[in-house]
Amino acid sequence: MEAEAAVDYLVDERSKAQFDIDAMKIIWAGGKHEFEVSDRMARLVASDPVFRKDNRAILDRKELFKNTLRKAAHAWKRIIELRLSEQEASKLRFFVDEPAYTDLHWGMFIPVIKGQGTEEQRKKWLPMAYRMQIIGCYAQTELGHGSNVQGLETTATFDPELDEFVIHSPTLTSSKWWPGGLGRASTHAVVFARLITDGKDHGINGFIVQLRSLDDHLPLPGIIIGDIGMKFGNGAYNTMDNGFLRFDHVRIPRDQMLMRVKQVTREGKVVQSDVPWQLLYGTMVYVRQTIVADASCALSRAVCIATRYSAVRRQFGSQNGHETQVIDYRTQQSRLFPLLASAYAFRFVGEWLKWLYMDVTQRLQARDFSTLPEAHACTAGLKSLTTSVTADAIEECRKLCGGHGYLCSSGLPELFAVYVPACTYEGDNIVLLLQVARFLMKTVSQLGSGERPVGTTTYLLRLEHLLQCPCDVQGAEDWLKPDVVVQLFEARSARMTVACAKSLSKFSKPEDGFMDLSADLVSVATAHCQLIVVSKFVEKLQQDIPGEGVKQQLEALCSIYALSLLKKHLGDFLSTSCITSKQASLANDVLRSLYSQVRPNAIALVDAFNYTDHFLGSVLGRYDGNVYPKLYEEALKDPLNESVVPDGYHEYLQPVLKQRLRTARL
Ligand SMILES: CCCCC/C=C\C/C=C\C/C=C\C/C=C\C/C=C\CCCCC(=O)SCCNC(=O)CCNC(=O)[C@H](O)C(C)(C)COP(=O)(O)OP(=O)(O)OC[C@H]1O[C@@H](n2cnc3c(N)ncnc32)[C@H](O)[C@@H]1OP(=O)(O)O
Ligand SMILES: Cc1cc2nc3c(=O)[nH]c(=O)nc-3n(C[C@H](O)[C@H](O)[C@H](O)COP(=O)(O)OP(=O)(O)OC[C@H]3O[C@@H](n4cnc5c(N)ncnc54)[C@H](O)[C@@H]3O)c2cc1C
Repeated sequence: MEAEAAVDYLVDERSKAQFDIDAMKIIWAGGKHEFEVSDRMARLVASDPVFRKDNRAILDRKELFKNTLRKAAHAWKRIIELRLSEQEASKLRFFVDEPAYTDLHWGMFIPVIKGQGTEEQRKKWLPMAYRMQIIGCYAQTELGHGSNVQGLETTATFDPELDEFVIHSPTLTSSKWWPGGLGRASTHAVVFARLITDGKDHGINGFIVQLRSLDDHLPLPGIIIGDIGMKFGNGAYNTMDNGFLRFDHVRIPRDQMLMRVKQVTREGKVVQSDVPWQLLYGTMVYVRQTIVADASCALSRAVCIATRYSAVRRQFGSQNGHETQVIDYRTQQSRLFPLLASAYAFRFVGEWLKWLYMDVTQRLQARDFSTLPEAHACTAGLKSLTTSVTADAIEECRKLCGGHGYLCSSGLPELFAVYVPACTYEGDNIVLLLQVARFLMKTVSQLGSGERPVGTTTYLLRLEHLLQCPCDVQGAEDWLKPDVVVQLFEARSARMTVACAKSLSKFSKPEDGFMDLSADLVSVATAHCQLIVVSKFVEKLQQDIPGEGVKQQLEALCSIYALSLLKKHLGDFLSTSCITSKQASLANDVLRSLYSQVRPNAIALVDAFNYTDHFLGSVLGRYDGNVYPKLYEEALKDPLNESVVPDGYHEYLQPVLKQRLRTARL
């Protein structure tokens, strides 16, 4: 009875939607074609029993890893059989939804050769990699050095006699440590090492190194390799073989040094090409951009689960003879709807960042390097902002689902365990925000010298105005005006930036100032990145948005995103005198009315993500809302329930119970 009521309940919820959900699905997917590909690949994966994933939390590490190898091989077989395009194949891997060595092969090994190899090197290595005749990983981080790339210790010493490099790990701390796919699967790696010629250190560079035999997968001579061990959570990221790697004077031919940025001649002379040396960090820029796009996927997934469950779950009160749906509590809305809004906001900023990355890549090909610093700052800052918010949001969604959110069958514990390392990998989030702050300080300091800020920092051209402009809000409705909100976020960021720049100027050595003020610099960088997200959401709404009611819903979400940030960071806005306390109070009133506006559309807004139940992997987030019978079913599947009397009863429970009986008799 109760189960059917839940099913009917979501149908009823869906009937309340005030917008064209099919049109919203296309907006979310990024276009009609993208929607069609994504929908087809999601269904393909969901209908294939090999891609089943409901047993991950109970498999031991070896079974788990073998199962991942099996899925990756099956995915590759389907990609070949169905002649899938690159876009389709990448979507298929995405919906398989299991971290695997293939992520690093396609996501970093191939891009690093593409970005840092010469034409000749690309021609030699990429076809093998595309056909998966070799499997590669990205071996940069060492046991003692992660964030500080310039501090890496592994050496690549040129031997002019044999025209070879000798790759060596001189200390324990120089052991490569963390690279995904390295531990068990990879045959090759791009290894970052110090380039040494003629006794001179020329800084770091990438080298293609074969690690394992292509015949029997055994490590090649001089290579010590293994997995670094279990990571956070059951299942979760333990499907990935993050590895360690040590080199004992391993020799590779000279032409396996990636030579787009620097070359070493036959005589051992180092030649710097005319591209900026920072291109050595280019693969990280590329991956940070994909991580921003992925943040909206992980966030929307958690929000979808929490929203559907909040509509099914009832506690206290009375609503047409039932208890109240928890989604109708204002507190639940004020925690959930800003996350829903953030999922959409991150989707759009991710789309924009993809464009920015393509733009900078095209410019680089045409030898225009002018936008590289901004691309670095945007990818670093947005990677940091979106992953931190998403990781916290997944945990908030778990709490929004009450006790059941803590069950593995809710899907949330595994999602959290898989997602949190995103705050660390591809650059620790604080280290990356400090890069943004450095970029902002440099931009402000150059304003007087006639250097014009570009792209996302153009607002700093209006510095004088932004430093003293009052906020244009007179009545509550003014908070719904996009230009008012964008200018407010610009003013906050500009004022915080200038205040920090002034404090920095008091230090005789800038490095000392950066150390002392680093916590403030992180806040400045966060304010700037939030401004980017708000303004890209607003810009998206200026485009043609087809579909009845779609634009109105997105406008409401955009306002919720901006005003909930304002509420969260009220201290910043008040202390910089960007708003008054009266205006803050009006913003709060507006937020409440926006939540009421979103409430009837909430289920449809998460349906627009178009996630299959297979991908969601959550009993609480099921499309049909049939939560309780399925929770019961999942509980019965637990191995502990395989026997009525538990294993160990005779050895450990019965003696204790008998002991108690004897004591009771005394
Ligand atoms: C089982 C359930 C499944 C559920 C799944 C559910 C959901 C999953 C959802 C999503 C999954 C998410 C994503 C998936 C995609 C991919 C992720 C997959 C796997 C993870 C891979 C991770 C791989 C790695 O981590 S690789 C290692 C990364 N390492 C780092 O990032 C190191 C960070 N450090 C640095 O980058 C640098 O050291 C530094 C901090 C920038 C400092 O550099 P340094 O040279 O020392 O110094 P300085 O600061 O002085 O800079 C000099 C100069 O250069 C400019 N600069 C710096 N960096 C760059 C750059 N990249 N590009 C351009 N310019 C750069 C800097 O600004 C300075 O300029 P200036 O002098 O001031 O002008
Ligand atoms: C799941 C996972 C997968 C990974 N995959 C790969 C891979 O495929 N290939 C690869 O090469 N690497 C990989 N890594 C390594 C990853 O890139 C590094 O862990 C990351 O860059 C952070 O470096 P770290 O571990 O040295 O952290 P640390 O720099 O040691 O950070 C420790 C603490 O110090 C703080 N800190 C450090 N520097 C500063 C500073 N200048 N100012 C203020 N605070 C600072 C940080 O904020 C943090 O709180 C992976 C890591 C994980 C967790």
